[in-house]
Amino acid sequence: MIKLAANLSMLFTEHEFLDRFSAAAEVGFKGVEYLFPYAFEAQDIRQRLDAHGLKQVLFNLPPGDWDAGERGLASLPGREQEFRDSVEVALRYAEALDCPRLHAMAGLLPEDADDAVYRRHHASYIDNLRYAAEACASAGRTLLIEPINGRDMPGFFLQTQQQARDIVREVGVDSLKVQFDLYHCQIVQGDLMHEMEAQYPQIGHVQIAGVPERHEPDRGEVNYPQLLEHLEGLGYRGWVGCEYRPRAGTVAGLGWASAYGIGGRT
Ligand SMILES: O=C(O)C(=O)[C@H](O)CO
Ligand SMILES: [Mg+2]
Repeated sequence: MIKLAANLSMLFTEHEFLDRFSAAAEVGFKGVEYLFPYAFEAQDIRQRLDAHGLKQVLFNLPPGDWDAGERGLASLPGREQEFRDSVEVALRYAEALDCPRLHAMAGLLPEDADDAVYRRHHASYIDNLRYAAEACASAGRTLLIEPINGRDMPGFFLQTQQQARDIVREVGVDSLKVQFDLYHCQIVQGDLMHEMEAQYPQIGHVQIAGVPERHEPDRGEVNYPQLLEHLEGLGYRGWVGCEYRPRAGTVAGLGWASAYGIGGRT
């Protein structure tokens, strides 16, 4: 059966961050993901994971100055040392949290970027990802890149699934995979079933949300039951992150997830 993970940056925000772990476990989640652990001591998070029998399935590398609008460092020319430092920090947390996957956000292109600027970002991205994927491989972890739609994140460097596949191939390190977020894919290009098949060998993690509002995946233009069945049929046994903003309360909105063993209090 498809294994759902709770994204604690979006679900259970009725609670303080460290209290979201117990809330997720209480309704049956066995895995959690979120954007960043860095505002907390790793051992405090580890204590919550262990206390509630949860696995940490994913978090992101430090993204640069998030509050100032930065959305990752991986493609930013001139920020290579900062990127390498961010890999080291993330790997330390990953070890403490026993987390097998790390997502390196690509970062933004400047508004007036021409081809030459794009090529510089591309070159930095490839070098940085090679460095980070090798570091992750040595630590027994997988590095992920995720295409994100330009409506939610204007200027994001990595937007299409094909671009992600090409980059994974160009980097050429087995520990680099794609974080396939069906919400972003639908907004950027649609054709989800086909993209899932084309992407399948490179998929390292999956995320879902209703389109277009990024609420529960039970309404809107995407047929998730069918897509998740197809994913399972392809052989996917990894996690599917529930990365959506509940319409009216996290637990109240979990009816759709009962088909996957999540819902009523356990
Ligand atoms: O926004 C998303 O879809 C993500 O998965 C990221 O990790 C975040 O920025
Ligand atoms: Mg996502």
